[in-house]
Formats: sequence, C-alpha cells, structure tokens
Amino acid sequence: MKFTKMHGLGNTYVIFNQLDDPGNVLEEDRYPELSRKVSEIKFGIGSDGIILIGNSQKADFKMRIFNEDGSEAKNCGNGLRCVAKYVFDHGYASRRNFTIETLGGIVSVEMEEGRTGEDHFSFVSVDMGKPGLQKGSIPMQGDPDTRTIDELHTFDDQSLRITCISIGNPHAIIFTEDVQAVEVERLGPLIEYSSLFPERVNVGWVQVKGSREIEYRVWERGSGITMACGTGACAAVVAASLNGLVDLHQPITVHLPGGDLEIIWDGEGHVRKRGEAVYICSGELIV
Ligand SMILES: N[C@H](CCC[C@H](N)C(=O)O)C(=O)O
Repeated sequence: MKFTKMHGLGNTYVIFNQLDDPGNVLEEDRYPELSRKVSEIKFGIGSDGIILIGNSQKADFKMRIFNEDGSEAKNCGNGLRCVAKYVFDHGYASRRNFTIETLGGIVSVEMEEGRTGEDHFSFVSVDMGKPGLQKGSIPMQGDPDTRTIDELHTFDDQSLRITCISIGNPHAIIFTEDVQAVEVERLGPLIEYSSLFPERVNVGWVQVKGSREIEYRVWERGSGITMACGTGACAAVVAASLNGLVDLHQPITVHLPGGDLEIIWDGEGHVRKRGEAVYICSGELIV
C-alpha cells in the first residue's frame, strides 16, 4: 500500500490515498488492525493513526480517520488540513476551496499562501461547522437537551469541573491555572474511559493566558497524549468562550505542544481554524 506521512503541529497521520489506487482499498474490517500496526513505531511506521482519502457522494472528497488503537473517529482537525494539502498539491482539487466529508459532517477548507511563501499554500483554513453543545450531541450521560458548562463530575478520586463540546467528535475541557503541572497521563484515561461518556471522550486542559490566547494540552481518545489536536483546540476555544474567558469574534491563539493554531468563533455559528500541514515522507507499506 502506498502511503504519505504528514503532520499538523506534530499530530501525525499515515495517509492512504484511495481516490484512484485500488491497492489502497482493503476489506472494511481490516482498517482497525491496519491503524494499530501502522501507528506502532517499532513494528510499523509510527503515527497517531491513519487517514483514508476517498471519493464522496456529498462533498468533493471524503476523509476517514482511525486512531492509534484502531477506533474510527468522526473528525480530525489536523488530519483535515493534511488531507486538504495533499489533494490540492496532487492536483485532485481544481480550486483553492473545496469540501471534505467526515463521519461528523461536511467541512469546507481553503488553501492559503504560507507565511514565508517558500512552500506555496502550506496553510489551510477549515470551517469546522457548528459545535455541539447539548449533552445528546457529545454524547454523554444526563439530560440530552442540556449543556455541560463548568459542571462538577467525579472520576475515581478526582472531582473536576468540565465543559463538554462536540466538534463532530467528543471533547471534555478542563480549565487549570497551570496546564504544565497537569498529570495528563494519569487523568486522561480516567476521563476517557468514564461511564459518563458512552463513546469515550477526548480530554483537554486549558490555561487562559489572555482574552485572545490560551495554552492547551490533550489526551486523545484512542491515541493518548499527542502534540496537537485540531478539534480539541476548537473545543477549547468554544468552551473558553462559553465560560466568558476569551473574546468572541476574534482570532484566539491556541498554544499546543506542537505549535500554534488560530481559532475563531462568533458564539453561535461555525468555528473556524487556520494552521499548517506538512509532509514527512511517502513510501510503500508491505501488508
Ligand atoms: N482522537 C480523536 C480523533 C483525532 C482528533 C485529533 N487528532 C484532531 O486533530 O482533531 C477522536 O477519537 O475523536
């Protein structure tokens, strides 16, 4: 199978182009195992998961994403930027703006000139759609028509205030005074596997640095600690806005371990993000 390995702020995916390469199409039940094998650095390639680029009946392209543990996710912000750059650079997209279907909905992307310009169109803007705010959209236990904003919940011996947002995929956001001091590795799985979330959950910690700047660390459902999470960064800005901690209508800089993303939300409509997508290598996977 031919692959291209790319990253968005160090959140790395091995991408299989299925648009015109039947050799990259497997039986449906083989993809979870493929993701587990490919993601493993010693016996595989090493990544946070795999992405399949396919044809769509509803959009210009289709993106499927599988986490490191083989679970299929409904959305992937960093992955969308990588897919957009790939299809644009390889001539599948005839315009700078186009749409990509995900299991979490259809998103619009626009290719932008890079900051330095040496790698033309290295930046991608993505309209991630309307965030889900009701418990029923996350999904999580409780009244499906109510929101989870700064709600106290207990996870084993930890009582934490959480704000839950769906960006097509589920996120639990926790605000902290010192994001670097958080024991992400210990708390992440406690929350990810809590019975509160029937489909598990991505967990993000946010330290507000100013009305237009936050710092964010993530424990990803199905992949653990990653260098960045695009949907998580969007969820973090929406959660911070709902808690009155950052400005609406203004670009919010989100500092992640792998770099910065620019996110903007108007308080009720679509959440948008802008960031880079970078090639690492391409090759042939022996399956
Ligand atoms: N672990 C996520 C999928 C990857 C999301 C992340 N890598 C991003 O950039 O949004 C989930 O199971 O919903």
